[in-house]
Amino acid sequence: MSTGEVAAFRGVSKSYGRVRAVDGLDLVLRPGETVALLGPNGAGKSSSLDLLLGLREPDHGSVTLFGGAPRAAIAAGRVGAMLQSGGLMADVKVRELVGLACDVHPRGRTVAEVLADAGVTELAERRVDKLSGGQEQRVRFALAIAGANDLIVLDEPTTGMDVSVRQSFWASMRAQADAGRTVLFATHYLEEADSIADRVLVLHRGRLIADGSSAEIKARAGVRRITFELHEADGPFDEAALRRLPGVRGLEVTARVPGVRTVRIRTADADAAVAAVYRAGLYPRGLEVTGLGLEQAFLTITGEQDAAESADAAAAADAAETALESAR
Ligand SMILES: Nc1ncnc2c1ncn2[C@@H]1O[C@H](COP(=O)(O)OP(=O)(O)OP(=O)(O)O)[C@@H](O)[C@H]1O
Repeated sequence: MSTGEVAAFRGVSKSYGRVRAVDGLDLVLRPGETVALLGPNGAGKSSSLDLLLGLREPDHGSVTLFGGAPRAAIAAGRVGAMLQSGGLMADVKVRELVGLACDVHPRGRTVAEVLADAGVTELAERRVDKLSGGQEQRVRFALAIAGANDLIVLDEPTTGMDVSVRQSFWASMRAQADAGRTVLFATHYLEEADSIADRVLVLHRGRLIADGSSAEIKARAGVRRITFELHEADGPFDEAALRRLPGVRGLEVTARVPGVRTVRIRTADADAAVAAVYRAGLYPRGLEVTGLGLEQAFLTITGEQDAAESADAAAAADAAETALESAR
């Protein structure tokens, strides 16, 4: 890897008719990284992976793999992929299908090794068209690791897997990453990104809106939760006063036990909010301040982006209206 880059997108855009699926994407993947690609439906994840694999050409910008054209890297057997689409060959056994993939791969591995690494040894004599959805996914993974690839690309690999299969799948995948391979996977399961990836990318309407470790993305969302109880015995309860505390983005009050209210506050400034709770003369019991999970951080970041874009759209509409007014 003379360039120190596994993959690079430089100013990449891709549209389908009027839909801009990828919009000015700049991104470099480095050797050995395990990278999760997140984004709401239609954010451009699959399109970006297709561009990376040379299955589609960008309208603008360039995509390189190992410093050259994606197709050249694939022909050289440096990339293994597991995509959402495409059926598996029918009327063959798992061992035969995996064997074929190992044979045609320029850097093919042994069938036994691949079956074991993908955790499908016990399925080897089963017919491919008789597998469950989750088993089929594992066979697809076996095909993706049939050669000694430098990069593995997985598009929503755990769709259809139950929880235990999913866990053993990620253990297999982790072993590939530990062997020094770069792994890029798109997922809708944020807990997978949180626990497996060392870098998380968030795409939104074809644009990269966050890029960092899961901890960095959670910190960037900057929102924390304060939880405490207020007991009637300690004084009167004033919900409106709680809502007025500085930095409060959300307030939820539950009263499951008579005389006790559980208060959950979402805030961008936990220190100020906690100080204000005490200053307001309240007596919070069992107060806890916790960070939000990646899922909430993701929702916060994409929600903020939506709000910013609709504010931009509103500003543009206002400007257009003003221009129209002055032209009259
Ligand atoms: N072949 C195509 N023709 C027309 N529009 C397409 C095509 N493929 C994707 N799109 C559109 O491009 C946008 C991005 O789609 P893409 O499949 O890349 O998103 P995604 O993030 O992978 O979504 P999902 O999470 O739903 O799989 C969407 O608006 C989608 O409808």
